[in-house]
Amino acid sequence: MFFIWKSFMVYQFSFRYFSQKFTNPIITNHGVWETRECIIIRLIDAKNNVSWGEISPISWFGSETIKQALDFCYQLPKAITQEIILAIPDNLPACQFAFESALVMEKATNFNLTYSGLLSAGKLALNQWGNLWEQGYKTFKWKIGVDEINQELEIFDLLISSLPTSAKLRLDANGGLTYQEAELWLKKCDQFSSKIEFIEQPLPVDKFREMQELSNSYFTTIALDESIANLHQLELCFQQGWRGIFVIKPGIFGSPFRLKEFCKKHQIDVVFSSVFETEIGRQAALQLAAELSGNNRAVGFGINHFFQPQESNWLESLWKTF
Ligand SMILES: O=C(O)CCC(=O)C1=CC=C[C@@H](O)[C@@H]1C(=O)O
Ligand SMILES: [Mg+2]
Repeated sequence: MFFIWKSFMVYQFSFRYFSQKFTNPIITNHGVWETRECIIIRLIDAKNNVSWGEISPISWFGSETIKQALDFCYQLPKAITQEIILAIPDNLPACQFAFESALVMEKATNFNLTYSGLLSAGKLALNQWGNLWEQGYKTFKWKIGVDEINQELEIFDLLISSLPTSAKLRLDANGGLTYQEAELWLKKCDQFSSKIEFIEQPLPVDKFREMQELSNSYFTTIALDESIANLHQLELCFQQGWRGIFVIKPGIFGSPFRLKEFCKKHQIDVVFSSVFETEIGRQAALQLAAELSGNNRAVGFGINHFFQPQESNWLESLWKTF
């Protein structure tokens, strides 16, 4: 219904490239991520209402690259319609998210959500969780599949024994484990089932059947992330019978409208996850999470100061640059 009455509207379109260096590089099995590149888009309607969107791709998760997103923005006319927005192809999911979110941007900022704090890979995590706990975080996510497994299992023993009883720990391997290593982790986690919420993407995307096998062999829940990075992959895994946890990154997933349709049609156990976006993409993603997070799982949008704080007028200054 929403998209019918907006179809005749024309928007003045402009965009700016924006990048931020991580205060500490994000180290995962995918590698070392030092700088977050994105594109901020601005739409101004006939009544001079301004709305914003953010294109924050993660190409190693299967989304478009920042160059492909820039090329797409450059070829758009200065005046665009909702028709053009709804015709953004599925191979540009981060663009679909940004433009559609801009059409439905709301002002709400405080969402009734609980947040998960991201811990760095390796032993750094042992010194990070306490400060987050004091800030009120009860759920933490720790990156594994980065260092040698025995080193990580030792750090895990220290971490899990230091976390308070009511804390929840998620492990995220980013597809970096072998089948045998995943079994070692699942056996370990099964010993701490009250604290372990899930293991995220233990195996690579092409090992779907093996992850199904593991999810039927161990108590610890498995969550898919890279395997369901966009709507097409989500539908495929759902049709192939996945009923574990689905980690959805709205920023790279594609059309929010079609995500809402899927989540209303199928009651899936979903965890919403950040793509390390600015406040613009974060607002749009949390709006979706607040609407679709039926199961009260913490959202992976902890404010862990991934970037140096921006000036309050960063957006205004950005629009003065070319
Ligand atoms: O989901 C969270 O808790 C925080 C976001 C997060 O972990 C990630 C965001 C983007 C890419 C990855 O490095 C990582 C992930 O794999 O989930
Ligand atoms: Mg993940």
